[in-house]
Amino acid sequence: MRCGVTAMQHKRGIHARAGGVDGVTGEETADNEPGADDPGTPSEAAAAARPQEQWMHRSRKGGRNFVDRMRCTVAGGHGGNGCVSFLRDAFVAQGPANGGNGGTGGDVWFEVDENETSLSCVKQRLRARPGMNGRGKSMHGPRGGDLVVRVPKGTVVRQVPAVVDPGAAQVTGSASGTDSGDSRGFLDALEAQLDQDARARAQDKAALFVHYPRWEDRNDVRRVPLPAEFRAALHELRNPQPLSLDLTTHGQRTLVARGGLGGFGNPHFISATDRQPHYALRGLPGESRTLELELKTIADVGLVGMPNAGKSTLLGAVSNAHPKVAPYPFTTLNPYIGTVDFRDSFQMTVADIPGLIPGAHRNVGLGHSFLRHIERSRVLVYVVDLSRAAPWDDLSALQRELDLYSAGLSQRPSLVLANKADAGPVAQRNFAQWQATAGLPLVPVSAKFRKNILKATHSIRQVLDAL
Ligand SMILES: Nc1nc2c(ncn2[C@@H]2O[C@H](COP(=O)(O)OP(=O)(O)OP(=O)(O)O)[C@@H](O)[C@H]2O)c(=O)[nH]1
Ligand SMILES: [Mg+2]
Repeated sequence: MRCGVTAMQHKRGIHARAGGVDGVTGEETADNEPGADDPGTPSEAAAAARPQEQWMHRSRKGGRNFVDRMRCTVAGGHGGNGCVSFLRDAFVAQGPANGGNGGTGGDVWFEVDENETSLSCVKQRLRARPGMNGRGKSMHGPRGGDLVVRVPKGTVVRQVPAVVDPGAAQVTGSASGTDSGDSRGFLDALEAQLDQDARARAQDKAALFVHYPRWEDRNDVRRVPLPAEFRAALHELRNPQPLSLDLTTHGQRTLVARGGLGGFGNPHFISATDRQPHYALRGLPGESRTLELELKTIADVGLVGMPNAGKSTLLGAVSNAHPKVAPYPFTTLNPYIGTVDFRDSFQMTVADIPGLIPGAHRNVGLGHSFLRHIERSRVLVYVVDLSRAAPWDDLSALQRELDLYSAGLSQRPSLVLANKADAGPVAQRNFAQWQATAGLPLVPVSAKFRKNILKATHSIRQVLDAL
């Protein structure tokens, strides 16, 4: 299945796993693997060792496969119709009714799969299989198959209106007549409306039945009472509950559109006055919804920084993920997750989030699509370029953007990784000056040359442990 293949591609590329932070020895990690100082262009030996990751890395280039916001319609399968049938046998001229019930339509479910990292595998129209019609000899139609849609962990689902109901607008229009004092007109209109509603209801009801050939006119189904189960299903269908979900746990399965109830066969309508009912109930349509899906990446740690600060280089240094690294801003366009394994089996997921610039909260530089991935991180790690003139200003600007996007976001447990500490005297001077006044824990690192990486990961873990 195409979707399944996509899932594996993402698994290999975006969710790369570290060889073990504790498994390597401190600052010597630069020699840990060939081509380690530039994770964006690993040597051939390293590429041969990870052919799948490399392949995946190419497929994600430019972020074409990544979707973190979409709309889709979901619809349960239509219920199968009940059957109108009578026993026909030798010496039995007019046998009893024996039409089977229709099968219930399949349901649509969302199932969280942590191996999915993008909404690209969710189709825009999702419909479960319909139930089969009932048949003669009391054969009930089988149930329609369910549709299980895999969605990434962190998907937020909201129901949005599908179409404007013109009928509702009409009623509002006649009600406004009361305000103008024209009460007679309003009552007439209301009566006509109720009349129309009653006629419509009768028509609706007639539409619910299926008739024996040439019995359409002889059957007066308006007087036929609907079975209680059917009435309840019809009521639910007419008054749907709005859906709002936050799918955060792997394996979590949630019903998003129920299949329609199957219709009842004609034996269901045998009564004292009608021993041979020549009608049966049709199946009901499945629930239908328009949903807005938004992926908010869930990771223990989110790397927050200006473009070019070295976030991707850092992710490559602490895990075996290989996000693209280049000396120009906005190299990373999608969140990229790596897993850091510690020697005591502790694991933490780290998300490399695309760079933020001043005004990101107003969606400058696609800020919104990046900021939404920060919201779910338990710990924020600010990656700041120490070689800039005033790195502390960068930190303040980042915190301001977070707070303007979502009040109090910068109050999350955080620490600062002062990157590019290798960048000569400017970096050293900046660090000395900043250390004296820093309000957050400040750890100098050189992601490119893998210096002080172990200290950085342990500092992050300390913050996580404290939660
Ligand atoms: N000297 C030095 N250069 C670094 C260091 N870390 C990263 N760089 C360089 O900085 C440039 C940007 O690095 P990236 O990792 O792509 O930066 P980023 O923050 O992911 O950038 P965006 O994806 O655009 O937001 C690259 O040329 C890196 O080689 C470091 O510790 N020291
Ligand atoms: Mg990057």
